[in-house]
Amino acid sequence: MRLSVKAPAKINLSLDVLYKRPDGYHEVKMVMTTIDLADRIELIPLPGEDAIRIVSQNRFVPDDCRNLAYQAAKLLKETFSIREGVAISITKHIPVAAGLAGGSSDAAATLRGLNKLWRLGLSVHELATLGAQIGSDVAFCVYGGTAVATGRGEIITPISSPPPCWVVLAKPPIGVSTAEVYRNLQLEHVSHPDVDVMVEAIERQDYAAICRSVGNVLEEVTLKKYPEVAHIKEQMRRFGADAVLMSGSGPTVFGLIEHDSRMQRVYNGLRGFCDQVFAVRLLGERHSLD
Ligand SMILES: C[C@](O)(CO)[C@H](O)COP(=O)(O)OP(=O)(O)OC[C@H]1O[C@@H](n2ccc(N)nc2=O)[C@H](O)[C@@H]1O
Ligand SMILES: Nc1ncnc2c1ncn2[C@@H]1O[C@H](COP(=O)(O)OP(=O)(O)OP(=O)(O)O)[C@@H](O)[C@H]1O
Repeated sequence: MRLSVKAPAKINLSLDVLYKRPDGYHEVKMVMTTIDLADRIELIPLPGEDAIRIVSQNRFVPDDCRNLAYQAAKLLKETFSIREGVAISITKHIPVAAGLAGGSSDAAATLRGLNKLWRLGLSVHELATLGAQIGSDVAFCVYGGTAVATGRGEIITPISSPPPCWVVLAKPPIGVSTAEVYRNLQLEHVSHPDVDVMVEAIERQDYAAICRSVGNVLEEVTLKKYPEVAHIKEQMRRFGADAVLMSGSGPTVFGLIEHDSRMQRVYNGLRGFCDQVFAVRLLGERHSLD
C-alpha cells in the first residue's frame, strides 16, 4: 500500500521573540496558520529492503540524510525498531528556504503518514513531540490548522481558524538562513508585535483587527540585509493588500486579501517583477490535512 500525504506551508501571522535562551535558541511566541500551498509526499513501502530513499525532482532538495523527511523516517525507525524500508517521494510546490516551513512540513507529513503505514498508533501530540527533535517548526506542522506556538516554537496550543481570505505570496530569488536571522536579531532595538491581540482578533473572527495586528520581529533583520523584500512589501501594499508581512525568517512576503478582484490585482501586479508569486486560500483548519 502506498500512501499520499499533503504537506501544507505555514505563515506566521504574528511572531515575537522574547529572549535568547541559555541553550542558544530563542524563546518565541507566535501565531501560525496553514495555507493551501502544499508539497505532496508519497510513502512507498520497499519490500525486503531496510532503507530510506528520497525521490525528488527539485534540485534544491537534498536526497540524503540532510532531508528533513528522511530524518523523520529515521527517527520513527530507530525509536520503534522498525525493520521496513520506505521510499519518500517529494513533489515540491512550496519554495525552498522561503520562511514557509517547507522542509518542516515534509517531515511532519512523513511522520503522520508513517504513523499510519507502520500502524504505530501515535497521537498527534506524540508525533509533534518527536517532530520537535527534527526542527522547531515541525511540531506545528504535525498539528496544522492555526495555533499559538511558544517555547522555541515546539509548544503548540491550537486556536480557532481565522475567517477565510486570500493569501498572495511573493518570494524574491534569495534564500535566507534562519540561524543567521536569529543571530542578527537585536532584541532591545526592535518593536514587538502584540501576539495576544492577534489571538483575540482571531477568536472574534474580526478580519480588520487581524489585518491591523500582523507583526514579525524578525522582519527588520531580513529587510535590512535584503532591500528587495522591503520593495515587495511596498508594492503589495500599493496594489491593495489588506495586510502585508514577511513570513518567518523570510524572504517570502505575504498579503492578506478579502475580495477576489483585489486579489487578482495584487497577484497580477506582483507577477510583473517577481518570478515566484502564488495566490492561495488560508486553510486554517486541522481537518484539511489529508
Ligand atoms: C522562523 C521560524 O520559521 C518561525 O516559525 C522558526 O522559528 C524557525 O524554525 P526552524 O526553521 O524549524 O528552526 P530550527 O531548524 O529549529 O533552527 C534553526 C536555527 O534557528 C535558530 N533558532 C530557531 C528557533 C528558535 N526558537 N530560536 C532560534 O534561535 C537556531 O540558531 C537554530 O539553529
Ligand atoms: N524536504 C525538504 N524540502 C526542502 N528543503 C529541505 C528539505 N529537507 C531539508 N531541506 C533543506 O532545508 C533548507 C531550508 O529549507 P526550507 O524550505 O525548509 O526552509 P524554510 O521554509 O525557510 O524553513 P522555516 O520556515 O522552517 O525556517 C534547504 O536549503 C534544504 O537544503
